Amino acid sequence: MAEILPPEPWTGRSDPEDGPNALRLHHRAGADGARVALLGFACDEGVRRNKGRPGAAEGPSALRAAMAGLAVPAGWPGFADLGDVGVTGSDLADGQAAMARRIAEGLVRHDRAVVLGGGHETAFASWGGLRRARAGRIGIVNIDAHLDIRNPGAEGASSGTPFAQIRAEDPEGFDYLVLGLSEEANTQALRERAAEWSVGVVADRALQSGAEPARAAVEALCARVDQVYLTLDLDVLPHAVMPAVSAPAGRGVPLHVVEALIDMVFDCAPTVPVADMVEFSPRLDPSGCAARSAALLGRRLLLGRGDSRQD
Ligand SMILES: N=CN[C@@H](CCC(=O)O)C(=O)O
Ligand SMILES: [Mn+2]
Ligand SMILES: [Mn+2]
Repeated sequence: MAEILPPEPWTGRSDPEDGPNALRLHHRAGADGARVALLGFACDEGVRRNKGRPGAAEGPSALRAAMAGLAVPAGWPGFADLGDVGVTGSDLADGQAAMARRIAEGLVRHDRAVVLGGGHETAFASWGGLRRARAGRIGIVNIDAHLDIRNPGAEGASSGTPFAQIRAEDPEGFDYLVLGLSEEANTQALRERAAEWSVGVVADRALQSGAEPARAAVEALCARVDQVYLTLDLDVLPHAVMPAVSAPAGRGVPLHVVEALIDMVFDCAPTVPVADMVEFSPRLDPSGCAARSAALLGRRLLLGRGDSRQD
């Protein structure tokens, strides 16, 4: 069953003694004229079905708390928090459909929806919401160690199947690029399927020093689509930075390179109406330090990139 969970009030440190430019993210929640909407998908069912470590349902509220105190540029128009969709039972498809509707509704009033997962089953809802709300070809850029194009198992769709589900819905329009793929974390069967489906891949090994090895693939995708759906699976980060995911990366792509990849997509894409960040499980983050790294990336998705550019 899916339930609509209204947004909680945002709180955090304030420094009025430092003047009007001492702004943090929580100060800009609910700002009039916000062009970005934030939504959460509180769901563990996709990871459970994928034989993973649960906890992603607690991701949206933990990520909000970690993002709240981050500094933002004084001129940033802010964001609207539209709350969460919670999946309480085992009906994942119903939860994804409810989430897609919420995203599409958000895109009526806002230019961009930023979605906090949930496992990567969130992607089927993010793409569905975008497809419902906006016409035009959608290119998918997935920053991830995994392809997530599995065949559904005995229990059906999961956090490992979303991009196969998207292709099944729209085989002609499927245009999918994965950045940060681990060769060792994807079976030959999945890599052969990716080749058969013309999935673009830039390996984690190629992205150890910077994002430039991804530029040609990102620019080519952006040139042939009308809009980009950007999806960030936090398990692309090295396990030492991001242990709080179901499948931590043995190698991973460094944080500064992931930041540069996000900036590259925002710079190249015609528009990025939906971006999501998935797989964060706070119960696997006892120190709270992984949340601090995830929060930097969530802030980047909200701002459109990391600096003070307004878009
Ligand atoms: N969201 C996807 N996750 C990975 C998990 C792999 C693993 O548990 O080792 C996948 O299905 O490939
Ligand atoms: Mn994934
Ligand atoms: Mn992954």
